[in-house]
Amino acid sequence: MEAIITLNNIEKSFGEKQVLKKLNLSVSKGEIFGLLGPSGAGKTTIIKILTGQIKPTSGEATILGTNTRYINDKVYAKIGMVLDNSGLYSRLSCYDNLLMFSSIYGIDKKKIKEVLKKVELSEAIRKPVSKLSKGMVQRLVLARAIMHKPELLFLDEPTSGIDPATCLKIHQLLLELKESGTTIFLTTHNMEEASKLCDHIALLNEGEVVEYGEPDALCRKYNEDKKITILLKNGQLVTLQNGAASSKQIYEYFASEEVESIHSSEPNLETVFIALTGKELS
Ligand SMILES: Nc1ncnc2c1ncn2[C@@H]1O[C@H](COP(=O)(O)OP(=O)(O)OP(=O)(O)O)[C@@H](O)[C@H]1O
Repeated sequence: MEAIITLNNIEKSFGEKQVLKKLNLSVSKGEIFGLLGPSGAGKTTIIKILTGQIKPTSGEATILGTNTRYINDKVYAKIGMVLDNSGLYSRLSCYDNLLMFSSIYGIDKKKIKEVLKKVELSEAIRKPVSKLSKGMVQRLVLARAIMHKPELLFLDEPTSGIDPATCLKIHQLLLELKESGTTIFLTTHNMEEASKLCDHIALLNEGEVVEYGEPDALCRKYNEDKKITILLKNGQLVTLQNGAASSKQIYEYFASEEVESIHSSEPNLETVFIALTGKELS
């Protein structure tokens, strides 16, 4: 698969503080890639390097075949960004914000209504940004990032602090964008979001990639400690190892009709991260 993003031995220090340590990563064309890590791990720093906002201390990174130290307007025209600083004009309407953006980037203004419909903001088209909810602002930022049909989209915590219904809409949109061929690089604290959306993820801890792979495969890899939880009719919760050693006891609970419900507990990305670092993701 063609690599759209590469990071080769990337290091970044701010003064004495080393934030990224010899990072190597690659993102293939057309995939959704997720960078997961706790606060301060270095996720935003990586996005800033990849989008040319800051330079690495050492190592080389490329996006769309261009070294990120030398990104120019031609490359910017092919990427979209949903970053922390929304950069919207709060007194201007949704339409006028996108109109300004379209005139700067030479985008046909017919696209504005189209993209506002896509993010379900048609009814708010004339509303000033200051009157929008947080979820609506996030959808407007996303609309601005995708209206020029970027080949590569960067999203830094796209659903952080957003209500579940808006999260779902954003997830659907991202999957549609992937279907249409956009490569997506996102950072998140949210492992459910990563499991649902991402083809590959990297777990970042203190500036180092501690694991990389498909979310399901990573969960299976760390699934040595399979457990079965049984809720008995008397309200007692019993946790047993999932294996032959527990079969006699499970049989006895069933034979004496004591079982209310039975579940197997599979590890998720949070438990994978804890197994690797001893820390929680969020
Ligand atoms: N301009 C800067 N000057 C000094 N230190 C910085 C600068 N930018 C980031 N850092 C430090 O680098 C580390 C990584 O920050 P970064 O924002 O990349 O983390 P993050 O994983 O994105 O965290 P969060 O999830 O909280 O956004 C933090 O310790 C932060 O304080």
